[in-house]
Amino acid sequence: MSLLDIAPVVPVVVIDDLETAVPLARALVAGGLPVIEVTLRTPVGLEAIRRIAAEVPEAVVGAGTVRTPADVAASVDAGSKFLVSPGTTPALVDAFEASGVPFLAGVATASEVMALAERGVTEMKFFPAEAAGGLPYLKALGGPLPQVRFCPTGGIKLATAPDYLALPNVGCVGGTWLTPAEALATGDYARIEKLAAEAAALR
Ligand SMILES: O=C(O)C(=O)C[C@H](O)[C@H](O)COP(=O)(O)O
Repeated sequence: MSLLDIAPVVPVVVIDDLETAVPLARALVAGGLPVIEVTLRTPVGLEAIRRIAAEVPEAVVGAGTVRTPADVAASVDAGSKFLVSPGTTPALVDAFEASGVPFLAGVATASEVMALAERGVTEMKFFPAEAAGGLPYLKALGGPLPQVRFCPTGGIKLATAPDYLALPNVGCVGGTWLTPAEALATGDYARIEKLAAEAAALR
C-alpha cells in the first residue's frame, strides 16, 4: 500500500525529550494514526526513530527533515520505514532511490514536480503547503500533472485538512498540530490520542 493511503494524516513530530518518543508514538497509534514522521531537527531525532521502530511495532515510523545523503544513511540505519525531505536536490533523490526505502521528496513548483516525475516518482510532499499557495495552487498543479499525488504539509490544521483531502491529487496531509509542545512537556498523551482520533476520522 502506498504511504499516502495508510492514514489521512501524518503527524510530524519534533522530539526534544527522548523519553517522550515511545509513549507519544503509542498515543498516535492508539488514536488511529500509525504513520509517524519524526523530524531530524532535534539532536535526539534519530534515537527517537530507533526506539519507536524497536518498541512500537504497530507504528510506521519515518524520518523528516532529511536534507543530505548522510541523513538518508543515518535515518535508514535507525530503522526509518520512510523518508521525507523539505525540498529536492539531485544528490538527495539519488540517495533516496539507492536506499530502497519509500520517500516523499519535497516540492513546491511545477518544475520540481516535473523533474521528479521524469525520474518515475509519482508521490511527493508539497511543502510549505499553505505558504506556497495552498489549496488553489495544488488544484492548479493537478490540471497539467494529474498523475502526481501529494502529501501537503506546512500550516495545515484539523479545520483545513478536509479541503486538502478532498482534492483528487492529495493522498494524505502532514502536520504538527497533533503533538502540541505543552502536551508533550506535561506528558498529556491522552490529549495527543484524542487529537489523533479526530484526525483519523477525517477519512
Ligand atoms: O522539517 C521538515 O522537513 C518538515 O517536515 C517541515 C514540516 O513539514 C513542517 O514544519 C510542518 O509543520 P506545521 O506547519 O506546524 O504543520
